[in-house]
Parts: sequence; structure tokens; C-alpha cells
Amino acid sequence: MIILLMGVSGSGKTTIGRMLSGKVGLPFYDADDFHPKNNVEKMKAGIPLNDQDRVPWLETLSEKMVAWEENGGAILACSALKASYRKMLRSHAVQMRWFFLKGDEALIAKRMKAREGHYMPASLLSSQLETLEPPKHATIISIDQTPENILEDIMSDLKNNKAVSSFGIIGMGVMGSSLALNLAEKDVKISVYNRTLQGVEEDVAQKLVDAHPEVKGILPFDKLDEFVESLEQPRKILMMIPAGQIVDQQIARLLTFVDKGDVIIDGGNSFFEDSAKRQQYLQGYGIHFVGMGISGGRDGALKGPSLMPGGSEEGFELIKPYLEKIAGKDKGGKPCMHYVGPDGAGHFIKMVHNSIEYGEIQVLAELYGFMRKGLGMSIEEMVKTFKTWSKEGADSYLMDATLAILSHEKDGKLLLDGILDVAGQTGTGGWAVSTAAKYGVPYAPLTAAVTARLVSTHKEARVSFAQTYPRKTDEIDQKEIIDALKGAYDMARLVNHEIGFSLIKKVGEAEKWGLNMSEIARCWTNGSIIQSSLMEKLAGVFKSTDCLMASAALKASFENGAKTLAEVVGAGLKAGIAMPVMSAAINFFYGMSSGQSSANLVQALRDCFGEHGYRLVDDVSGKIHRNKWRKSKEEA
Ligand SMILES: NC(=O)C1=CN([C@@H]2O[C@H](COP(=O)(O)OP(=O)(O)OC[C@H]3O[C@@H](n4cnc5c(N)ncnc54)[C@H](OP(=O)(O)O)[C@@H]3O)[C@@H](O)[C@H]2O)C=CC1
Ligand SMILES: O=C(CO)[C@H](O)[C@H](O)COP(=O)(O)O
Repeated sequence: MIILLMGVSGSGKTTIGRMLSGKVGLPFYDADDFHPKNNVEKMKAGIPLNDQDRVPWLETLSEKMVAWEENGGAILACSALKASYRKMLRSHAVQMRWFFLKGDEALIAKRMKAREGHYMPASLLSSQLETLEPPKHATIISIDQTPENILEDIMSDLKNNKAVSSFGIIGMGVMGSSLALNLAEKDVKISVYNRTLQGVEEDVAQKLVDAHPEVKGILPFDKLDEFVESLEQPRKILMMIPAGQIVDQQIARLLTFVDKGDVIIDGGNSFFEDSAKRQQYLQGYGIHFVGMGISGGRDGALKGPSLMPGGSEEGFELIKPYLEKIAGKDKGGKPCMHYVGPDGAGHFIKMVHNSIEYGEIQVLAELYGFMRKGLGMSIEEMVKTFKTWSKEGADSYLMDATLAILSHEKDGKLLLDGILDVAGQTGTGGWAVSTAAKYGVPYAPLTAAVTARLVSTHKEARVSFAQTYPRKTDEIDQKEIIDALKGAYDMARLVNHEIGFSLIKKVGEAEKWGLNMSEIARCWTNGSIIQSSLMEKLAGVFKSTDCLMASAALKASFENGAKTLAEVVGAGLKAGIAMPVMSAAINFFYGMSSGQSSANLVQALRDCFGEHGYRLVDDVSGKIHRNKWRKSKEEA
């Protein structure tokens, strides 16, 4: 832990720091000793330092603190006058305790005049006091007392303050427990809490700690007040619990214990419109709310997830150092974490991420079904084929997982064959569909992925109708189709990504969130369930375009892909295999690349029965309505 004594020059930071050092046995450092030469010269000449002067000094100090903490902690005397300076000092997720040595101008001026051999003349005091922005999260110590009494005040606060952890997590399920272990392994002191349900869920947090004796620095709680009390201010509390009302109930319980300036983060898969409302609501209490998408499942959370924070930017700045520590890293070593935008932007981006995930999963499932049933390929042949594709640019986390599943045997049998073909879903995919409809974004392929899961749930009906409508399948040219499969797979994925990102573009513009599509794709290149070589390529492509179909770099992929996708979908349908996402993908592409569609008939029909009006090809300026579409009996 770093004990930071702050206040204007002359407030006694050095004297008290040295005394405190003797008392607690931690080394003492004076921030003034780390000023670059230029700053010292300026101060000697009586010239006040500006913010630019202070940047390298504060950066050095924040880096030094990391090393000091690794060596067991330290005491640092540093003026830290502005909130922005304190933010820079906090930039490395070091555990800190802040003490603000406070006194009035006359008292400090008197003390400064009495000092000898110090380069800070008393005339600078007024400029320091003008600069001072009193801290919101520091223990205030009055300096209008003897140094011994000041020391006693600090010692008593250190003893009585139960705030020992830098970060708190609520919900020790799959994600919460893994993120807790990830943070603890990065040497962040954390507190964890899980609800108690008598006889059902008891000592859950304690059990996590017991199960990982090798991991140090996790404090378990089953009482919410004690959990909150254990966190240093401003508190940073991450909720990893199911979306919906549970989140509101948890926030309501937290509100009893938290203070202004604390940060509450919802890392679950919440609906983004709910997150925007929660941010507004909590703002009224002075609490920063960050709605953060997290991707990666258990392994990602443990080793490096992809993080999509949004909402309160001030709150984000306070948690940023912790997020940077635990996030997965892209190929350049940069954290797969990016503040996406205000309101519910973080959860919106996670919703679209999951929607693409639905598409990616469904295309793999459709291919698996077609290859196995339609083409009669063995599991071994399929594995071989997918492995080859992986080497040819189709590698992804989900492809890798599919290969593991296809090779996974239990009791000498393929486990996959024993798994019921009824797919679940927990919300995000469907919300993306309704959001796309609300904002007018064509979304058929990813809608088809949601529908496919819904169709799967009608197991009984499917079994019954399979008997009513036995499939008569046509012959397929196996060789030709097998050669086209990879191209069809690539094309369907390209379309799924195009659609997902087009929703991001549309909603981002409508809500004025200033979303950065390249950064979002970059954040999904590691830690995320939809990480892939394609995503890496797209992070580059989105630097120069916001529409994949408009990208010159992808023109040939779309052209060639359309042909192979149409062939494969045609063959699949001939073989009696449903290919909802792949066929919607080729339909989307054909639709989006048809200069003249058949929507003229749609408009004519709407006008014919409902007087909705239509525009003319030669004059699009206004709508017109035709009174008499049908001929009367006499005219006919
Ligand atoms: N699993 C995944 O791959 C991912 C999940 N998510 C999202 O993260 C969140 C957590 O998911 P995950 O860890 O998988 O879920 P789990 O079901 O594994 O864990 C849920 C946690 O929430 C707690 N909880 C449940 N109901 C309540 C309640 N009424 N009040 C307080 N706490 C409650 C549970 O406590 P108890 O043990 O007592 O029931 C448990 O600690 C969800 O929103 C999920 O959608 C996000 C990314 C990936
Ligand atoms: O967010 C996730 C992965 O990114 C979760 O695993 C989520 O549960 C997946 O969605 P669904 O349960 O609807 O398949």
C-alpha cells in the first residue's frame, strides 16, 4: 500500500511523512525529489509550474509507486493539488490511502517563512492554494496541532479504517469468480461478495477463496455492508449477476452503503437501454455507473477478457487501470479494452457482439449439419476440413472450440451425439433483432440465427412433422460442393459481420455516441468469443471505411463468396437441410446489391389497399396516391 500525504507546500507533508515512516516501518519518499531539473529551476526562480511541467513528474511518480508497492509499500509526500494530477497518480491500479493535510493560509505562510534551505518561496503559497482542488476521497487531517497529534490522527485512521481492498466484485458465479482470480493474480487486493440463500447458497465467496489457496489477496464476504466497508474510496464495485430486475435490486441494496463518487459497474449482459436509465438514476446520487460488456466466457475472464465499458466517463477513468491489467491483449500488446461511449453504449456493443456470435455459431452449426447429413462426411473428414480452413484464414476461437467438440468423446462415443438439439438463449441476440428493427437496419441473417434457436426449442413438433413431411432429397454434385464450402463459409461470416457493424454504425450515429468501429473490432481480436483472423483484418479495414461491402479490399471476397454461398445454399436446400443464416446471408447480399428491387410492387399494393402513397422513379420529391387501382366491372 502507498500512503500518500497531500497538501500545499508548507503543510508539513515531509515532516509527518518521515515520522510516519518511523512508526509504520515503510520507506518515505518526497515527491519533490522526483521533479525533473527544469521544474526545480522554475520553482527556484519563483515561477509557478504549469500542468505540462507536472506531467512527466506525475508519470514518474505513478510508475515508482508500482515498484514501491511490489516491495511492500511506501509513504509518499506529494502536493497532488488537482483532481487531474491525482488521476495521473492513480493510473497504475496501486493500492493507495490518501491523507490531506489541511490548514489555513496564515498558518502555512508562517511555517513556510520559518523554513530554511527550501527552494519554494512563501510567495508561491497563494498560487498553490488557488490551484488546490480539495480531494473527494482522502482523510482530512487538520495541521493546526502538534506533529505528534497529527501522526496520532493518521495512525488511528489507518487502524480503524476497514477499507483494505481496491476493487470489489459481487456475484461469484462463472464470470465473477474468474474475474476475481484474474485481478488477484495481477496483485490487486479485492473483496468478493455473494448473496446467501439459507441451505442453498452459503459461504459462496469463502468457498472460492478456499478452493484457491495459491491465490492471495481475495477477501470473501457474505454481508453486503461489510463488503462495501472493505473497499477503499472511491469504491469500485463490479456486479457479475444475471441481467434484468436482479441488477436493479442489487443496485438498490448497494445504495444504502455506497458514497458519492463511488463507481458501480454492471459487467453482465444487460439491455443497453436499461443501462442508460441506470446511469441517469445513479447520477442523481452522485454515483458513477459504468455499463460494461465483457466477453470471453470463463477462460477469457480468467486469462484476459475483451472489455467494452460505457456510461460514466469519470467512472471509467477511475477503473481504467484495473481494466487494463486484466484485459486480453491484442497482437500489438494493447489491452482489448476501449471506452466505447456514453449512456448504454458499452452494453449496446456487447449486445451486437453477441448477435454476431449467434451468427458465427449458427453458420458453424449449419455447415456441420450439411456436411454430416447432406454430404455424408464423417467426423474425421470434417475435422480435417476445418483444420485445413483454419490454416487458410478461417481460424477463430469458435472454430477452434468446434474442433475440440468434434473430437470430444465420452465413454468411447462422440459426446456431441448425446446432446439434445434444443438451443438456449439469454437475451442479447433477440434484443439486437428488436433494436435493428427500431433503427431500421436490415438484419435478416442475424435474425435468422435467433429464429433457428427458437425453432430448435420446438422439439416435439419437429419430431412429429418430420414424420408428416418426410424429405425427398435431390442428388448433389459432392465434389463441386465440397470445393465451394470454404468460400461459402467465409462469405456468410463476412455478411454477418457487415450486418452487425452496420447496426453499430446506425445506432452510434443516431445516438451521437461517436463509436469507433476499428477500435471496437480491435477489442474483439483477443479475449472475445468472436475473436478471429477475420476480426483482425476488419480492425484494419474499418480504419478506412464504415461499410464492408464498400471496401475495395473486400470487393473480390464478396464477388467470389456470393457465387459459392449461393451454390452451397442451393445444394443444402436440395438436400433438405435448413440453412437459415447462410441463405439469409446470400439473400441479404443479393438484396443489397440489386439496383432495381421489387419493392415497387410492395408500394403499389400498399397504396392499393391502404392509400399509403408511393413516390415516382422520375420524381421522388413527394408521395402520391392513385384513387382507382382496380377497374370497375364495366371497364373490365
Ligand atoms: N457465462 C458467460 O460466458 C458470460 C456471462 N456474462 C454475463 O455475466 C453475468 C453473470 O454470468 P455468469 O457468471 O455466467 O452467471 P452464473 O449463473 O454463473 O452466476 C450468477 C451469479 O449471480 C448471482 N445471483 C443470481 N441471482 C441473484 C440475485 N437475485 N441477487 C444477487 N445475486 C444473484 C449468483 O449467485 P448464487 O450463486 O447465489 O445463485 C451468481 O453468483 C450475466 O449477466 C451473464 O449474462 C457475460 C459474458 C460471458
Ligand atoms: O455473453 C456471452 C458470451 O459472449 C454469454 O456466454 C452469453 O450467455 C451468450 O449468449 P446466449 O446465452 O444467449 O447464447
